[in-house]
Amino acid sequence: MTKLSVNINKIATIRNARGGDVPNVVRVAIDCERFGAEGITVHPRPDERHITTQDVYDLKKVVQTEFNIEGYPDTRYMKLIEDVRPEQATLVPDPPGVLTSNAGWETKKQLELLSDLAQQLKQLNIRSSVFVDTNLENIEFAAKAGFDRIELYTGPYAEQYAENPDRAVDLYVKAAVFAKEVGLGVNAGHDLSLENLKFLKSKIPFMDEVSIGHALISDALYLGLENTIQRYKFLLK
Ligand SMILES: CC(=O)[C@@H](O)[C@H](O)COP(=O)(O)O
Ligand SMILES: NCC(=O)COP(=O)(O)O
Repeated sequence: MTKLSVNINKIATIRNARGGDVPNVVRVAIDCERFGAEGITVHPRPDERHITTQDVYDLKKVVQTEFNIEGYPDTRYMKLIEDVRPEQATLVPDPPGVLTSNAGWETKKQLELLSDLAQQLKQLNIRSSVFVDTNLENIEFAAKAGFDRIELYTGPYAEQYAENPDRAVDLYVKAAVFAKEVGLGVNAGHDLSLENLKFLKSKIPFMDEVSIGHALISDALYLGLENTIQRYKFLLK
């Protein structure tokens, strides 16, 4: 079964736009779970453009499903992970000023760093996930580094989907099958949507988790949050 983890970064974007506490990030997380979300994902970036460090501590108190914290594994992030002990930590190679996540790790080049981080997470009994593209060598070295899962960066899939779904998904299927062969779990995320999710799921039915935020929160503006979460979950059946 593929779990839906709702990324609530954009709820914090709206909140920060006015400097108050509306919408309330904690309340939305509780409601997302009530509406059927099987996880809550946040990406507390260093500039706190949306999710703040304090949000993460506040969310830890209320999240009842799986808490997935994404981020670049600097000292700040790793301390947050150690303090909060989420169910999953997803390491992303984002430089501080990037607009959004737009690449996976070069896991062979970063093997020493990533191996140490995977070991730290294992010692904390936190499931480790590493954000990668579909290059099989990156997946091979994610396994060698000792990660529990990969998260396939699905931005390129989403970009190519409308023009040619089969071509868009081909490398992802190969990558997911290889990941399973080398003992890794398979998560996926970035720019997944109501338009492209069902096809991805049909081609990679064994995905453990998809984390979806930008499109889902945007859809909720028209469809409502509960209805939207139910629609995404229906596509994962
Ligand atoms: C890692 C990834 O692809 C997304 O989870 C990321 O959290 C998106 O970040 P923004 O919401 O800041 O665009
Ligand atoms: N890991 C992907 C994620 O959490 C959400 O990405 P997006 O749906 O906001 O692009």
